[in-house]
Amino acid sequence: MVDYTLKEIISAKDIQNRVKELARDIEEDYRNREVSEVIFVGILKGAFIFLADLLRNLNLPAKVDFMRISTYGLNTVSSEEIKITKDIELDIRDKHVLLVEDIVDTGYSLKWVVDYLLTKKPASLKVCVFIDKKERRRCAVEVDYVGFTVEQGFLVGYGLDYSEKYRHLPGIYEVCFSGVRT
Ligand SMILES: O=P(O)(O)OC[C@H]1O[C@H](OP(=O)(O)OP(=O)(O)O)[C@H](O)[C@@H]1O
Ligand code: HPA
Ligand SMILES: [Mg+2]
Repeated sequence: MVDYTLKEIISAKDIQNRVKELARDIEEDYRNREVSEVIFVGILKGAFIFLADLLRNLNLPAKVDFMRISTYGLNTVSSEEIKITKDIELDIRDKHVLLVEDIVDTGYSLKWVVDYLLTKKPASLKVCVFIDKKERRRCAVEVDYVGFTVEQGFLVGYGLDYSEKYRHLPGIYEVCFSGVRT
């Protein structure tokens, strides 16, 4: 049995305010570059809520696609071995792509997806992550837009799960383990 409690670290209101700011930054950057259309690629499942909120705050011609890779599964530890379980369906060659992730932790997933999408030769590829978590970073990844920076802790809510639970929570919570983990 795993004993734990959830402690709120980012409120739903703070998230909504930050998402609006991020959307404004993204809009301004692409407008300044005179980009007429952006393809948003969300990484399932975690990014589904962030991507939906981001898009609804943006006034920019956008298309949406999703990709799913297998890494964490039901665990809190990354497997390092990554496979595509659902590929994107749009052709991104010569298109401007914004990759949207819920969290960068070790960095393995993001690095792998960036390298993969670059093989499809987009006109540009930028990265937007909701949470940049520093503690377990193992590989360097360049991120263009960051919602919040967090030092440590296993986080849930706003798309993030622990064993598929808590994705629906509107805030971000740290999982505080108290008992013996078996
Ligand atoms: O930086 P990393 O250490 O690679 O971790 C980040 C990745 O791990 C989580 O995905 P997960 O495999 O849990 O899939 P999910 O989004 O379906 O929960 C998260 O959504 C990121 O994609
Ligand atoms: O802190 C986290 N929470 C949920 N999923 C994750 N995947 C990597 N890090 C995390
Ligand atoms: Mg997960």
